Amino acid sequence: MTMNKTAVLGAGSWGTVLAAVLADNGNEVTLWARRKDAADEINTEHINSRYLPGRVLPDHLYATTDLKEAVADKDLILVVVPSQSVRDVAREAAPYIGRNTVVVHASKGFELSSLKRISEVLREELPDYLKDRVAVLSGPSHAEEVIRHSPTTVVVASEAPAVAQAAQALLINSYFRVYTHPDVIGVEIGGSLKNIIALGAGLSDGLGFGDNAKAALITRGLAEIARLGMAMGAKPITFAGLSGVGDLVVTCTSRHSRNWRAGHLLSQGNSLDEVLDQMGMVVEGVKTTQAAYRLARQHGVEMPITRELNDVLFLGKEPQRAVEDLMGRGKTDEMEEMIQLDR
Ligand SMILES: NC(=O)C1=CN([C@@H]2O[C@H](COP(=O)(O)OP(=O)(O)OC[C@H]3O[C@@H](n4cnc5c(N)ncnc54)[C@H](OP(=O)(O)O)[C@@H]3O)[C@@H](O)[C@H]2O)C=CC1
Ligand SMILES: O=C(CO)COP(=O)(O)O
Repeated sequence: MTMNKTAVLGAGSWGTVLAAVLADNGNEVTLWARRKDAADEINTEHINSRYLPGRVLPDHLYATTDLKEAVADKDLILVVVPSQSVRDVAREAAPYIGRNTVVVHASKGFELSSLKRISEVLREELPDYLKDRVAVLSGPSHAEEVIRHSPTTVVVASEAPAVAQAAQALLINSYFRVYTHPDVIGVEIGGSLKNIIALGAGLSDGLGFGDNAKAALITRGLAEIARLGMAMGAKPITFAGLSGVGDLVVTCTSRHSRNWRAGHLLSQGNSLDEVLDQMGMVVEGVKTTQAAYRLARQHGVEMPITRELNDVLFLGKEPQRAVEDLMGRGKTDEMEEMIQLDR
């Protein structure tokens, strides 16, 4: 059997775990870390103490800080840096990526300065011959659980079925089930916007609201995610799948979620800066709230939860007031406000 050559860009929680999945599957894996101490620790001790404390990584997982070495001559490259860093990393890597490589990103967010989806950012930065070889991996998948081989399901979406299938073949195994998916826009939007609702769920839990409130946030959150998604060209059915409701549920209910934890810390009276300092890992939902708030205005879409969260995060609105305003909205019909399935 020929060994496939793969690379993962970004040695945080998710990049390291996806690299471990690829290594478990018998692929040759190069993990690009921007810090030398992180790469050295992975190569010599087979651990990533900052992002995955207590976990031992496969010993044939090789880390480097040399981006050219990481991406040259690979069958598959996974881009797993925070959304705001994808453009810079892709731009630097682009000249060294071969024609036959499949490039999959697993970042959940939008580029705030341009309001672009991450696959759009990649397409702008990669050479023309790679533009049809881009895909997105998303779904309910906390790194902390995948590293201990807890059963996990995700999707890989690409407009080109063969590209999604190529990535699926290298990533799928007995604990990591990968489905292909045709709707890149829907998968990217579901994976990004659920982080806003997870921040809200953390706030709600921290304020002592109960399970009714959380179910309301998840359900009405899904309605506004789907509304913006459809306005941006997503297929409505995608939001009923793993990258939609699946990821929304896990992020709003899991103790592993950084977005949920950040919302919870906010509810205890910490400022946004204090919360982000304490987290020490990326909390994508913060910039995604700003991006979605702007996108909603651009597309003329009602997103009440996103609007209130934007006011809490950036305008100093009291969370309790935001809840009162959500509950006190004018009378509406649930179905009228839901997605229009015939669109
Ligand atoms: N964690 C999870 O369970 C999941 C995460 N995701 C998504 O994956 C993406 C990455 O998240 P995750 O791995 O969790 O994040 P972490 O915060 O755990 O790690 C971020 C990683 O990105 C690196 N990084 C930060 N800024 C830059 C930059 N400008 N250039 C290069 N590298 C940079 C960090 O390096 P350094 O250590 O040097 O700062 C670190 O290795 C996010 O979009 C997230 O939403 C998706 C599914 C699951
Ligand atoms: O996307 C994730 C799980 O699918 C990770 O969510 P957090 O970034 O909130 O930890």
